[in-house]
Amino acid sequence: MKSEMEYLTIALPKGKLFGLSAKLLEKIGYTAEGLSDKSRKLIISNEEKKIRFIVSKTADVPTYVEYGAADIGVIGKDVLLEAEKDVYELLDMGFGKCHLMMAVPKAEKRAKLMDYNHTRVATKFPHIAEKFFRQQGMQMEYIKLNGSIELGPIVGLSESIVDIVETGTTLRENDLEEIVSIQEATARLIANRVSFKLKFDRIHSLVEDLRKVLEAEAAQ
Ligand SMILES: Nc1ncnc2c1ncn2[C@@H]1O[C@H](COP(=O)(O)OP(=O)(O)OP(=O)(O)O)[C@@H](O)[C@H]1O
Ligand SMILES: O=P(O)(O)OC[C@H]1O[C@H](OP(=O)(O)OP(=O)(O)O)[C@H](O)[C@@H]1O
Repeated sequence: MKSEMEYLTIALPKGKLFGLSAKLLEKIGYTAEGLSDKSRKLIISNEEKKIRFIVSKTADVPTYVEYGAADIGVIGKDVLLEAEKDVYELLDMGFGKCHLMMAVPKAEKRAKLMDYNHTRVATKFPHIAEKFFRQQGMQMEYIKLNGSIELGPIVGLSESIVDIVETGTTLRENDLEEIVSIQEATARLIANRVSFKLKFDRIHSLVEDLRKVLEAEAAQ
């Protein structure tokens, strides 16, 4: 389905960011009956307001937006950077705060970052990791995992991980220690480049309305 001119199509990620995204959008009147990450309906429309929601796998949101299947979308900065898609980033939505970092087993911690040069790093974010280590003058072997990244060093698959930390519980419970922070992340509103021009008024007022809500919440 191509995004039609009269509709604004919004891609929302399933998972951790879904509820907060839907809640924030609802505050500016962007909602639709039946919008839920539990629903198996993948496109939910609000015919009156000419809004369509696509509920997709987190990592696919930048793809839908880049190709214009969605005009705008919500995605974590971490996934956005990793995806390297040609989209506009319009707004830091503030929620979904976490950071990407490198962690290693506490018991085998080496003295300096450089001591990990030419070792294996398990990660869901090989592009971000590669860019970071290159900036440090390091060459690493990247092992792509899709979840439970912390298992990597525990089972001898890698010497380190590059992954997201929010509370630090997963690191603690697996005897890992952060040795360097790589990137802060929050949820971002992104837009297709063509949609942003063709539907400028609508997208611009949506961004301004969201900005006002976020500012009012921050002032409380
Ligand atoms: N503790 C956390 N763990 C993971 N992501 C977090 C955390 N806190 C905030 N986030 C943000 O939430 C986004 C979505 O996380 P989520 O775990 O739902 O996605 P995912 O694991 O990529 O999806 P899937 O489960 O479909 O593979 C992340 O990209 C990140 O920006
Ligand atoms: O610092 P914490 O609060 O413990 O959160 C960090 C953990 O949460 C994420 O995993 P997720 O829950 O997305 O599961 P996954 O391992 O299957 O990706 C991330 O990959 C860490 O493992």
